[in-house]
This record gives sequence, structure tokens and C-alpha cells, in this order.
Amino acid sequence: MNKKSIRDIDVAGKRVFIRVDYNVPMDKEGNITNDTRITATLPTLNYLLEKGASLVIGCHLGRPKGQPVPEFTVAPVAKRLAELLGREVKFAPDCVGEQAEKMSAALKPGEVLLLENLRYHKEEEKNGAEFAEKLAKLADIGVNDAFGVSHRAHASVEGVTKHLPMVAGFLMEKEIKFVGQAVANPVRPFVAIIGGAKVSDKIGVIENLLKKVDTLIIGGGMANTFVAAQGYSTGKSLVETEKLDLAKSLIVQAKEQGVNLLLPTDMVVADKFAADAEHKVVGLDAIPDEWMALDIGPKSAEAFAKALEDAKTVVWNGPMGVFEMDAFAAGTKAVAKAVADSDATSIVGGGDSIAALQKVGLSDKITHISTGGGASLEYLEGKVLPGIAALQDK
Ligand SMILES: Nc1ncnc2c1ncn2[C@@H]1O[C@H](COP(=O)(O)OP(=O)(O)O)[C@@H](O)[C@H]1O
Ligand SMILES: O=C(OP(=O)(O)O)[C@H](O)COP(=O)(O)O
Repeated sequence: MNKKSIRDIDVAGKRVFIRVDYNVPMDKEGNITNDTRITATLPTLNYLLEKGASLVIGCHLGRPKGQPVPEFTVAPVAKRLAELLGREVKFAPDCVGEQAEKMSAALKPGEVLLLENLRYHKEEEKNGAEFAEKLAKLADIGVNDAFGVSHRAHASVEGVTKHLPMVAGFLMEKEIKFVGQAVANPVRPFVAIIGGAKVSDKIGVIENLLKKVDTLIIGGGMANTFVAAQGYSTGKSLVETEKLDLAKSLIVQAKEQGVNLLLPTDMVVADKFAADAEHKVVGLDAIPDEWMALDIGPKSAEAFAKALEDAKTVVWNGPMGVFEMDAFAAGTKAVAKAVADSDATSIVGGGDSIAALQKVGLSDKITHISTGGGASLEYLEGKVLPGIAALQDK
């Protein structure tokens, strides 16, 4: 890596601003259901603390759209982080401003301060210069250990580096190495699997992925837009109507480029978005008007698993269905098992994808679990991620 890391800087007695990706899955009561994204940063945090730094940690949770929405407070993260570090984690109720400045100025070596959700301010996602400057005031040096957010040119990821020199943490270094290696010269057949719910965000990467992979499997919420694009009626399923033309064009591009594009041929549909919903398996031409597709069906799962049998490189982001509810977890489970059983080099990324893998107990069968979903897809596309580009050169 041609970027500086925390090994290249002296942090003794300094306040270090660390951007992390603690966008962890939570249940309705606000309990963290998977803390991989927190534990993955512990080597960086412990190293800096041992070297005599104090830490000002910035993160986001969900998409509160620039408002202080209580549901998205990172207070539960502060509690879990304190347990994992075995030391007190102070909490600043606003990530910028007088109180945050006072709290960060009072930090002694070895002390840790977690800032409230950065996305409570709209300037974070807009990469506002003033906001970035306010964040920079909180520390002497910056560290980016948030690979999962490095595809976002946000203030705490990109803008802040104009006021605070920023270097890579150990997690960032590891992600760049593993994701980069696997996709630089992939052993073929190379299969990418895309699912999940962030359709408008991630459908854009497919065009470039088609130039790299031999097979592309699409499931989860992402598949519904492709199903609708083929002319089927999708009832109340999650569909990005603005992306229907793009989906149609991607189906054509896959054919032209000789990529084996696998879309679901059957679905598990439900009468509501709930764990106790009435549900059944239907063909694509039989999705009832008032129902929604919440998982791929068994025939699709079988076809996807078959396509993974002889894969040599697999990159996967986004669950095949609403795996958090048992009735809609079978598709994700089947694909996870097929990836685990193959002898491919496998990279599975994304907060919910990691949680899905752990739920089915197959995490240790994956070559690299990446903390970034969208970030690893964009890295795989060959894009320069703004959060990485902004780090100090060696
Ligand atoms: N058919 C579907 N309809 C609605 N939501 C879905 C569907 N399939 C999967 N999901 C949801 O997608 C979410 C994960 O999407 P995403 O954030 O893109 O993945 P990741 O966090 O792994 O990057 C999960 O919470 C899952 O419930
Ligand atoms: O969860 C994340 O991405 P992912 O769902 O692609 O893994 C990151 O925290 C980025 O979040 P964002 O997609 O709301 O910018």
C-alpha cells in the first residue's frame, strides 16, 4: 500500500480522530445483533492506546438524513465498545461544537471518547467544509479505519483530511490487501453475488462488474427490480422503479458480454413484512398484487448453488432475502452453504451479510470477511475510493 499507516506516525500524547464503520445491525429494542464491525477495529484502537494516544472516535449508524433521530443514536455502541476495550468510553452527545471540543481537549493519554452519530448533521454526507473543520478541531491527527464507508466522500472520511493529516488503521490496511489481492488477478470462474436492500446504491456497480466476472448472481431485494424489468408484476415488493430501464439494459449487456447472469425464477412471497406473515413459494408470474417477495425460492437457490460449485473466486454482498426472519432465511442459507462448500477464494462483505453468515454459522469457511459491502463492490469495480485516496502518501 502506498499510503501511510499508524505504524508510520508518532501518536504518544496526541489526540487521534478515528473514523470507524460501526454501522452495526440492531434489533427493534436497540440491541446490537452483530458486533463484527466493532471488534474488527480493536487492534487499531488498542495499538494507539498502548502508544500513549487518546482517542476521539467518529462513526455513523443508519441513515438519519441529517437529523438527530433517537433511533439512530450510537450510545449502545459506546456501551459495547467499553465492554470490548475493558475501559471507560466517554460519550459526546453531539459530534461537533463546544461540548465535544471541551471533552476532547480534556482527554488524557489512554482515554477514549465516542462522538454521537456523525450523520445527525446534514453536512457530513454533503462533505461540508465548515463541518469537516469543526471535526478536525477535536484532534491532532486522523486515522481512517472505516473501509466500509471509504466509498463515500463524506466530511469525516474525505473533507476532514484537508485539515487533519489522516493515515490508515490496521483494518483499512487489511481490507485493501485482501480485497485487492483477490480481485487483482482472480482465478476463474469468478462469480459475484449481489443481493440486499440498497438497490439504488448498488445497481450502479453492476455495469462494471459485468466486465470482470464470468457469472453474476442477483438475489434479495436487488432481484425484484430485475424481475419487474422482465415485465412481471411484483406486487408490493421492494422495487426501484427509476432503475427499471437500467436493469433492462444490464440484462442485455450481460448477454452481449457472455456473462452468465442468474436471476431468481421463483420467490417466497408474504402478505406483510413480518416474521409471522403468511407466505408461500410462487413462480415469477404469480406474485399476488398485495404481497411482497422476501426471499428467493428453492428452485432459484438450487440453481445459484449449482453455479457456485466450480467457482474459484467469489465476491458476495447482500443477503438473498430478509434473513433476519426465519421464514425468509432459506435462500441466504443455501447460498452461504454453497459458497462455504466451494473451494473458491471467497470474500463476503457488508454489515448484514456478515450477520447473515454468522447466523448460519459459516463465517469460518470464508476466506475474507470484509466489513465493507458497497465499498468492496466499488473497490472490485476498479474505482479509487475517496476515503483511501485522501490518506497521506508514503
Ligand atoms: N427481498 C427483500 N426485500 C426487502 N429487503 C430485503 C430483501 N432481501 C434482503 N433484504 C434486506 O437487505 C438488508 C441488507 O441489505 P444491504 O444493506 O444492501 O446489505 P449489507 O449490509 O450486507 O451490505 C437485510 O436487512 C435484508 O433484510
Ligand atoms: O453499512 C454500510 O455499507 P454496506 O451496507 O454496503 O455494507 C456502511 O456503513 C455505509 O453505509 P451507507 O451505505 O449508508 O453509506
